[in-house]
Amino acid sequence: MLRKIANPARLLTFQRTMASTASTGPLVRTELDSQTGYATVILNRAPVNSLSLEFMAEIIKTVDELERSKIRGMILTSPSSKVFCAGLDVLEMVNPSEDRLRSVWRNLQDTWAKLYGTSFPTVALINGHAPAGGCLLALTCEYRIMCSNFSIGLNETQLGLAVPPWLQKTMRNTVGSREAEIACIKGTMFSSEEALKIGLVDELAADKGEAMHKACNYLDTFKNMSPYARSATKLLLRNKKIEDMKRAREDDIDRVVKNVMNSDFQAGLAAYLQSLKDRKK
Ligand SMILES: CCCCCCCC/C=C\CC(=O)SCCNC(=O)CCNC(=O)[C@H](O)C(C)(C)COP(=O)(O)OP(=O)(O)OC[C@H]1O[C@@H](n2cnc3c(N)ncnc32)[C@H](O)[C@@H]1OP(=O)(O)O
Repeated sequence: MLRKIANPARLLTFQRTMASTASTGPLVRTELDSQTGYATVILNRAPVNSLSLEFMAEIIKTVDELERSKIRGMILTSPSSKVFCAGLDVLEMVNPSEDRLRSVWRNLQDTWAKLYGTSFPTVALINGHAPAGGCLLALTCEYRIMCSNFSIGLNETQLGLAVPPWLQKTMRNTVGSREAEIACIKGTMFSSEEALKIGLVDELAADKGEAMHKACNYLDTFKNMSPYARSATKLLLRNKKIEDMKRAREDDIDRVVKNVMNSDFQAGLAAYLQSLKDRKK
């Protein structure tokens, strides 16, 4: 359910009340500037915005609502000062039930498809690290602005996961075939500056304020353009890729189940989780 709260500073804040909401508030917050029609979508799953099944379902619902609200643009960001999105919640992969794992993967596919195929323009304001699924979210957007001193990339192979074909394609479209091939196979994480150099992001910003300013500038470039022509062209460019993913989605899910249920993968994942904990010591 969507709740509208009028704000004196002409900002309408939409907040969703959710059954699965953690104590930190709704998993996804949306702030709509009623003057520009730009919505800022704030991913809000502390501490690192890792993508659980329920979180992805909320992202999908949010985008559906924004489509119905006929917004003029979306800025996707995080409230954290360090992490944009840490990717898939790795706990979803620890000895999962097959049913849940299939649902997780289906939601990840749908999150990608929903964000990739929006009719409105989208900007990722990457104000923190964006590994794996975090990079995926950024890649779905049309334009990426990244704050300095963070890292981004598809590091799946480092975790023992294969990068699915539709995600490889999105990476290839963004940085070119050669760069994408090497980056996906190696699981390279790029610094903000390296990401700019290879075209994984479009602009850098010193801080979130500057990034927000640049994001609005990008969206402003469409101010005087027919929304129909803009979105029709985008969808003509992107729809085939979404249809390709949907056609092959069951094979994709079967491959993931085989990958994740494998005992070698589970042993590697346990070691990876331990390494995340050890880094703190
Ligand atoms: C089900 C189908 C699978 C098929 C996969 C195909 C491929 C498709 C796409 C996506 C796959 C993925 O996204 S896999 C996930 C990859 N993510 C990572 O490798 C990120 C790991 N995390 C980090 O590198 C760091 O945490 C960080 C750089 C993101 C942030 O560092 P920071 O120092 O700020 O924070 P901490 O490391 O202390 O983390 C805080 C807290 O969060 C836990 N954490 C971190 N990342 C995740 C995560 N992805 N999922 C769940 N939990 C995560 C971390 O362990 C800490 O927990 P504790 O405080 O309890 O120790």
